[in-house]
Formats: sequence, C-alpha cells, structure tokens
Amino acid sequence: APRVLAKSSSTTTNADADTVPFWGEHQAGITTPQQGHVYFAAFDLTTDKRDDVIALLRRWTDASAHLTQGQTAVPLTDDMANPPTDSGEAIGLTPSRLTITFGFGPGMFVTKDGVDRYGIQKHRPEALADLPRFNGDQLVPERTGGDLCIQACANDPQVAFHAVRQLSRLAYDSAKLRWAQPGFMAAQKDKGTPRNLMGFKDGSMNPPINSATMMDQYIWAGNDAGWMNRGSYLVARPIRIALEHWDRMKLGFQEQVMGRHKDTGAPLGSKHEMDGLNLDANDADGNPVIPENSHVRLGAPAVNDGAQVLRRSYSYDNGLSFTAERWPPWRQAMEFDAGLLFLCYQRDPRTGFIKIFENMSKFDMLNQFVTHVGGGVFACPPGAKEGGYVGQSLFELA
Ligand SMILES: C=CC1=C(C)c2cc3[nH]c(cc4nc(cc5[nH]c(cc1n2)c(C)c5CCC(=O)O)C(CCC(=O)O)=C4C)c(C)c3C=C
Ligand SMILES: [Fe+2]
Repeated sequence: APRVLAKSSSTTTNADADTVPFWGEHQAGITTPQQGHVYFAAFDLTTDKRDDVIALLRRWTDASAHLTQGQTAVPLTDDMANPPTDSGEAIGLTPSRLTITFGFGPGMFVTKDGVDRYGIQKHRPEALADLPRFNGDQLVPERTGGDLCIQACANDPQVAFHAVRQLSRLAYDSAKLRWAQPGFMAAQKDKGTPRNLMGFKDGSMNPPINSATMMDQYIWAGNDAGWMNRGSYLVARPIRIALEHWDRMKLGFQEQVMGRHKDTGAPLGSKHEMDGLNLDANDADGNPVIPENSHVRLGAPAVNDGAQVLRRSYSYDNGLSFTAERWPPWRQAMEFDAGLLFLCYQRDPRTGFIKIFENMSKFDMLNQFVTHVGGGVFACPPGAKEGGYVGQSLFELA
C-alpha cells in the first residue's frame, strides 16, 4: 500500500495567526474580515444520485478542513502509479487566512426530466428565490447560475486558486465547473477601507461584522429558516465597469455619481468617511447635496425600508476584450474586461439584494458605467461540526 507522507501535508510552522477556523456554527468567509483575494467558482451537478451529492459534500468538507489549515487537500502518498492526491502548488505557502464557503443554487432543488433531482425539492427555502430580471441586466449564460458555488478567499491568490482547483478535482465524478471569477481587493496600508477600480473606497457603510445583534438581524438566517438556520444567502454578480468611459469623467461628476468624496470617502457634504449620510441636506440652489440618483443614496437603508446586506466584493481584471462602445465617439476597440465581483450576504435576498437593487437598477447614475454580466443566488448552509459535513442539516431531513 502507498505510504502516506504526513510531513508533506503540513506546510507551515506558524499556522495560528494566519489561519481561520473551518469548523463552527457559521461557515467562515461571511463575517470573516475580508482577505485580499478571492477565487469564486460555480459548478453544475452532473450526477443524478443524491448519495453522490452527499459524498461530494463530505469530500469537499474534509478537504476544506485540511486546506484551511495549510495542508494538502488530501494527504500525499508515495504512490507512483497514480496522479498525486494534491497538485502541490501550495506546499510551502502559509494558510494565508484561507476560507472556503459553500453555497447551493436553486438548481439543486428543482425537478429535472420530471424527477425531483435529489429528493429535496420540498426543502427549497422561499428565501432562495430566483432573481428577477433587473433593468439593464446583460447576463451571459456562461457566467450565470450554478447548482453549487465555492467562494475561496485568502491573502495569497495562489492559495485561493489552489483550493478551488483541488475541490474541482474531487468533483470530477459528480460536478463540473460552470463559471469562475478570480478577484482582488488590496488591503490598505493604514488598514482602512480598500478602493475599487473606480478609485472610491468600497465597503464603508457595511453593517458591522463584530455586532452579533446586527449580524443576526440582517445576515444570518434564523430559527424560522429550518435547515438554513445559522446560514446565509449569497448574491454574486460579476459587474463589468467601463473604465475607459469612467476615466474620462470629471472628478466633480464622479463624486456626484457615487454621492461620496473620492479622496476621503466621506459622504458629500461631510468630512469623515464614517459620517452618516445626510440625505436631507440641500445646497444653495435647493438641490440635494447627495444627488437623488447617486449610488449611495439609492443604497441607503433609509430609502430601502431599512434593508441592509453585507457586501464582500472584489475587483476583477480579465485582461482585454473587444468592445463596441455605446457612447460618442462610438469607438470599437480593445478595452479592459474588468469590474467588480459584487458579493453580498443576507438573511433573505427578497428583503436584501432584490429590495435594494430594484430601484438602483432603474435610477442609479452609476448604471452608465456598469453592466451586470452574470451571477447567481446561493443558499450557504450553516457551518459544519467537526466530523460532519456542510449541508448535513439539509440532507438529514427526510
Ligand atoms: C445591492 C446592490 C448593489 C450593487 C449591485 C452595487 C454595485 C456597486 N457598488 C459600487 C461601489 C460602491 N458602493 C457603495 C455603497 C453601497 N453599495 C450598495 C449596494 C450595491 N452596490 C450599498 C447598499 C451601499 C451602501 C449605501 C450606504 O448605506 O451608504 C460605495 C460607497 C462606499 C461604501 O459604503 O461602501 C461605493 C464606492 C460599485 C463600483 C458597484 C458596481 C460595479
Ligand atoms: Fe455599491
């Protein structure tokens, strides 16, 4: 029998500071302080057997417990007659605060060819609602949907990619990759809010991740959510930004679009980033200081019946692609295929993302510069107990 090379599995000596616990009440990667990199991937299930799905979730859970500790997904062996159990490119790297967060798409709960795919149709939560078609949506099928998703976040992009690559290998017999998007959100030297590709601080007005009360109110599904209790719902949207268009806009106009100052991140009319939005203030001409159609006004809880989501977005850069512009001088050229992988968590997308984006998609001045090109909605179950697996609360139900 091949010998297990235990030593090769452990890649670091100072694991603790750099490690986020995998097991727990909640999945990690939701209220975890945002790491510098993400590799997000969505999969389609190819099996029609419920037991295969359970087996996959067990393999993914066990591998994730190893990976997040800085170990190989599966212990390495000296077996020369088979492919290595782990591709190996993370050996010697630290855990880099790797978190791996799993989600279930609506496709897991539907009938296919007249049969309830995995016998869980009746357990589809109402909160896992199909997203409506929003104004301006240009969703490309190749970047949309998925039965399962994995959000791997780490401070090292190689660690995040390695994790998804190993998990995809472990799925060869039962699921295949559908779409993926890597992203980055560089930490600021002063530990302040990072900036997105539009150059604005992004993430200032998030509900505080350290407030258990706020997280229970807005982010975690509660007792009434059945198997999803202590889980959360993810809305993921790759949003292309017309950077060449944006970069030609005057600074004053950029600030009007966002409703915030570019340098400090403060709301228009205020001095400090964390100052509240003064939505009632008018300028000398009687116009609102924070414009009616500015992004932050349309996102504010005050105009959305109190709705709040936890945003955990990353910038992305997919190189260049050929684009025909829809604005003068109607250039046709290679342009950056770059933008924001918008990721947000909430206890119910109907009162979170859907509620907020309904108006935003129609009125936001930002819409001249951004296009939603894909995405999905996913139920991220509660965390797993050591020895258990992610999704157990669902598959244990009759
Ligand atoms: C819920 C839908 C939202 C989408 C889609 C969205 C896209 C998007 N946002 C930015 C940049 C910024 N967003 C900011 C604030 C902000 N955005 C949303 C929601 C969506 N954004 C909310 C709820 C808020 C907070 C509003 C508030 O209460 O003040 C900001 C300002 C700084 C901050 O608070 O984070 C920026 C900058 C981009 C570039 C983008 C799509 C590409
Ligand atoms: Fe936003």
